[in-house]
Amino acid sequence: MRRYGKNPDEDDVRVRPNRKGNRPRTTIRPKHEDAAEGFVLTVDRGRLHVLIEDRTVVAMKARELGRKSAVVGDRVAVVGDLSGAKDTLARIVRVEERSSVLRRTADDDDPYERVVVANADQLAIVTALADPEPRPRLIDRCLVAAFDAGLEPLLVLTKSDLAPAEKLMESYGSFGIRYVVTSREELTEGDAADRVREKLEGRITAFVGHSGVGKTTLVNALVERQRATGHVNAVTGRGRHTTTSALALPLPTGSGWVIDTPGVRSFGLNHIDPSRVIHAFPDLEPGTEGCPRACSHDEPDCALDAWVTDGHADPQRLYSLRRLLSTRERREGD
Ligand SMILES: Nc1nc2c(ncn2[C@@H]2O[C@H](COP(=O)(O)OP(=O)(O)OP(=O)(O)O)[C@@H](O)[C@H]2O)c(=O)[nH]1
Ligand SMILES: [Zn+2]
Repeated sequence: MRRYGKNPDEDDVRVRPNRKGNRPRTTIRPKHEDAAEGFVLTVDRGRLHVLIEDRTVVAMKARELGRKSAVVGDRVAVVGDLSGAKDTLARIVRVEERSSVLRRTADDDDPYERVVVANADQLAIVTALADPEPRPRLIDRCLVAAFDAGLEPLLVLTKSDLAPAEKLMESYGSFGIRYVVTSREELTEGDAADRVREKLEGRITAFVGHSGVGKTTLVNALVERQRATGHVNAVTGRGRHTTTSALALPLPTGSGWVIDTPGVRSFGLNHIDPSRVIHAFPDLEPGTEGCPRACSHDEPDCALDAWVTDGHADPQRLYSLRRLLSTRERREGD
């Protein structure tokens, strides 16, 4: 059995976003008839915090799961003490099929490729318009990761009090990516939180962003009311720097989840498959039929050049695709 990453049961589920994806599935195999359905909120030192109905239950993996991991966003079957009372520990006996997986490539600190978030259908890429300066290559790399995982990207451009969004957005025009512009002031006193929430409604959205871009400010504004009162308190008590896990937070409307991920220093892309990225370019995809096997789509024999010269798609789109695919090679500063 493989240890991490490309399990067949993960790869064959690369599908379009599931908009109603925030409800656990109901089928429970007879073996664990008494199992409850849960949703993994966070993982803290091997302990999984699982939402079951309206309680947070702390659980560990049952031995029968073997090396299969459960991550934030997973729907799981749980047995044992489900009261959620202090010092109880339930057991996760099954991880349900995932509709998507957002992965992180192995890096110097950690030799394994890992699934970071399961079942998300949207990736919010949080970028400051200034302080720190936007890093287009990092944005591009996040886009590639989103397209590869089958998540719809959403750009959240913060700190609009410091710089305008227009210049940055120019280079994303041909991707047709949705975006929202926010500032701290608009988040606390204006309508920015509502404008962002509108795009999150009914969906599971993973938030990524480089340190300092204002992701915490943003997430707090989005989920504020819940954090103050709800059952999630038990899990938000985590130390900010002590955990590497993502954390799922419900939207106040009760429909949709924000999954805050720890600062992405670099989005490794070793595991990316160009053919999956091309799914996000339906105007170009049919043109790849004439490509050589395992075409990188940036080589002399690539059929896409003819596809655009024959007028099947806008050359700008091919340029954009190639720009994205080229970010797979790591460069200084990525
Ligand atoms: N000018 C300005 N500053 C902001 C805005 N939003 C956040 N900040 C500031 O930017 C800094 C970083 O904000 P955080 O919300 O902590 O950013 P983060 O992305 O969570 O960063 P880490 O905590 O390093 O992961 C803080 O000093 C914020 O007060 C904004 O809209 N405008
Ligand atoms: Zn090609």
